[in-house]
Amino acid sequence: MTGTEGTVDQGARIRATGVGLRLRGGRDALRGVTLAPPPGRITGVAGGSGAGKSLLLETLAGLRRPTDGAVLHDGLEPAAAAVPFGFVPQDDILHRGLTLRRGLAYAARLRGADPAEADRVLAELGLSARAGQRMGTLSGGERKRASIAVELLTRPRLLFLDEPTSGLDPATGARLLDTLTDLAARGVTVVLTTHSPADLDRCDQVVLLGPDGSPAATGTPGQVLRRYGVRDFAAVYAAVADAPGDRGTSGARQGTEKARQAQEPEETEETEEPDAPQGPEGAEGFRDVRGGHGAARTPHRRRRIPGAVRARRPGPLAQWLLLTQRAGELLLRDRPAAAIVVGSPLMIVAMFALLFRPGAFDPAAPSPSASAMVLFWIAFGAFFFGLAYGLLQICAELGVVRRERLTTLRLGPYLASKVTLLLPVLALADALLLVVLRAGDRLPAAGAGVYGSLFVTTALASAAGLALGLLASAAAADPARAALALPLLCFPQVLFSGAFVPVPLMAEAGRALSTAMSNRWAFEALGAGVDLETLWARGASPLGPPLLASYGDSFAHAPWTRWLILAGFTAVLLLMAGWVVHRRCPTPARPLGARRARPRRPRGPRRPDAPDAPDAPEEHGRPPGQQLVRGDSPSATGTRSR
Ligand SMILES: Nc1ncnc2c1ncn2[C@@H]1O[C@H](COP(=O)(O)OP(=O)(O)OP(=O)(O)O)[C@@H](O)[C@H]1O
Repeated sequence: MTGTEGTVDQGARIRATGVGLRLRGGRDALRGVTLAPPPGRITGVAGGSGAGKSLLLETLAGLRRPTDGAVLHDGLEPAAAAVPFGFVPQDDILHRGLTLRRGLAYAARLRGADPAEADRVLAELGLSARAGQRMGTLSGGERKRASIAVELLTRPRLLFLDEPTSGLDPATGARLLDTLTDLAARGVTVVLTTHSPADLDRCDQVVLLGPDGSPAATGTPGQVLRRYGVRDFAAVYAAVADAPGDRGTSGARQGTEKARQAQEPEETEETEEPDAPQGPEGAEGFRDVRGGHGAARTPHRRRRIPGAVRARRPGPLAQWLLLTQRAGELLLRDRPAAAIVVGSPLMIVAMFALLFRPGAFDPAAPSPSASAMVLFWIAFGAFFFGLAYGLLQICAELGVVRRERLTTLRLGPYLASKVTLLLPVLALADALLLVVLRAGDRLPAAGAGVYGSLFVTTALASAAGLALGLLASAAAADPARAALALPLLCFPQVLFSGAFVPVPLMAEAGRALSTAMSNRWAFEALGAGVDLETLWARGASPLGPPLLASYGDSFAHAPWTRWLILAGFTAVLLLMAGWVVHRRCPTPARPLGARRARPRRPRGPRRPDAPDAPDAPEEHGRPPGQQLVRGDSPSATGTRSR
């Protein structure tokens, strides 16, 4: 087993105090939510559609910074506590092209867990029989369990699930709840959102959100039902929805205010000592892990979980190798994508060979305009291969990347893996382009030095295109929108390359814009590489000298000067792509709606009465723990919005 054999304490403690969340535009999505999911138990967050369940889950996980109030994990800000947690989003986020076992094995190795853990979690979730099946072909319920399996590889102490049973038939949903109950029994604090009355019935604690995002009731399922004087949760939903008025109106607030008043005594009961050891006489409604309401609650002692894994995080090099291997396997398994990657350059090479006449570079009878066009299309072809390869790389798997960023994934190795996999293929396509065009006499008869220079230029043009594609892919909401960006990114590269309208003839603004086009620099490097100036100035065509005059000094600079510019473009675009991915992947250290907070671990032993202790009273009007972030002014902590 990789990683250190060790133990993991009983489920982590979460405490949310007066949590409010204001959306952009000023609407309050959550108001005054106070709760303490019992450690090692299941807490269900319920409420009507749009009540704020998903937002609350993200806030509890530390992925969103609340506008008001505080969320603490084990008594600390989530970033400082660094409690290992799993977050299973509503959508199935998996690499559908991989088999279940391969996908889990990669996920395990990336998280620093033993790949053999994959078999353990598959068995735990009843998926062993599906291990060899492609994830794209799993049923909805199986995919949901696979998604949970990924999070169990490192045995988290906290597990958040957004509507895990949505879309499942009742029997499959019940089996999933069995699994979660088992996990809770083994010391994982589970928090889930759900619309299903059956799920709520099986939770240890239920938090019901009213239509205005305030807690309408909190307690054991039995307590919540009794509070509303009804027999099942369907009736509770109806009662909450019956609160007059729309979300956010005073009527709705009054409705949920009433309910809140009704729940306050229980809230105290549940949140003051959520994990205090309790026997059968403990809080009403807590049940045995497999029992029904009112059954004895299992005594809550710190337990050691045998075989628990404290992950040894793979270093950047190991991550890069692993991610490159996974990206390669994904590409090979996705036959249509592999066919496009290999086939599209072949098609473009064939088209170029058919388009141009031979002999444009023959000094005895040159065709100056044709030679410029041949070079432009080579430059553009190389750029286009790269752009097209990069464009779908990140947006198609951003969900997976988000989850992996919560564990160990570093962006440097991630982007490097894309370049490592795709650049050699691109370089091969570029080489093929040059070989075919030379073989058909569409390029000059020149030595290895000239062709070496042409090859370096095309490879760098492809690298710049790839980096631009990766940046656009990182920024795109989904693959369809990324594909829409293709013409938008190509047009300026054609218009401002300096091939059709030479740079000296461009308007001032166009000339300035052309400096931002990698294609311009690739075109100039190719022209310099084949010594277009000499061909046009001394060749037999009378069109050469005037054409050369219009292009000015475009081809007068040594190719290496342009290579440096192309390499600079590539580096800057890759850095920007990394920054965009970073921005789009919230973590407890950089939650949504907040500037980066530097987590601070308190030095030395913590006194129970210290201001950052979990149960410390409010100080100067601030909820406990809020002052943990270095440099955070009270106003910054309290007023950040998304
Ligand atoms: N990124 C966002 N920007 C603006 N509004 C948002 C954003 N995310 C959520 N909302 C709004 O906040 C409210 C609560 O959203 P949330 O997704 O938490 O609801 P929910 O209770 O999980 O709903 P459902 O049960 O339908 O999934 C909704 O009105 C939603 O439109």
